[in-house]
Amino acid sequence: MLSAATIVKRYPGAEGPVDVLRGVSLTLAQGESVALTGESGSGKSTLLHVLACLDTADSGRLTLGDTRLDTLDEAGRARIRRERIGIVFQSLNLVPSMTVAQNLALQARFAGRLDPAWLGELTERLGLGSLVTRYPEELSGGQQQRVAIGRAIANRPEVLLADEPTGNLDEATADGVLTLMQELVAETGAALLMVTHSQRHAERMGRQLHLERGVLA
Ligand SMILES: Nc1ncnc2c1ncn2[C@@H]1O[C@H](COP(=O)(O)OP(=O)(O)OP(=O)(O)O)[C@@H](O)[C@H]1O
Repeated sequence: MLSAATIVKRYPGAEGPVDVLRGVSLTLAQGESVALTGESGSGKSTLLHVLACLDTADSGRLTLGDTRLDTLDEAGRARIRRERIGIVFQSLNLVPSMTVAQNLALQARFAGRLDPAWLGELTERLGLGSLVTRYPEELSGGQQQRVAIGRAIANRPEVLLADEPTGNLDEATADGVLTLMQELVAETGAALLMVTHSQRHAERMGRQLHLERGVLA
């Protein structure tokens, strides 16, 4: 469903342009969960940003279902991010002035796809039922992470892209958050691509991709 072909991304460097992604090709099928590993600086976040339409590649082809993404303008990319792709980062980007309930509904509301029954189920499943009137700063790291995941999934995205979503949590909390994310993604039929530095977490995913200096090994 999400398909990337020979993606090249280059950044200006002190000694001329540096190719950070050097022809990356991958496909994420519906319902599968895939780990993306690689050393620091290998290009994982850059690849995720390109797949999420947060950044554009210098060359290569990107498609989601029948939609060509690499030829879209900024407005088109914003629409794809709003309606079809869920994104969870380690820095969660929760809105501090909004309650848990408002944060959870935010993405789906933007997309005009707020489903109160699904949102209610998600809230309970994520263990956030008693916290809906709280503000992000009144939550633990694990609770904040669950809000960020819920917000991305409330919208029933076709693809969920997660950049070290459990990186700042203790092991037990991280395990719980990962299990929930995998369950919810599997139930909605979305594809999950998750960047992780944890080999243990990577092994829990259906498939592993390893990036080495901008190339999938
Ligand atoms: N905006 C930018 N301008 C210039 N160079 C950049 C930019 N963003 C990333 N880079 C460079 O691209 C390379 C890949 O960065 P990226 O963040 O994708 O790596 P990563 O694999 O996610 O690393 P980490 O595991 O440390 O988060 C690095 O060498 C980085 O310095």
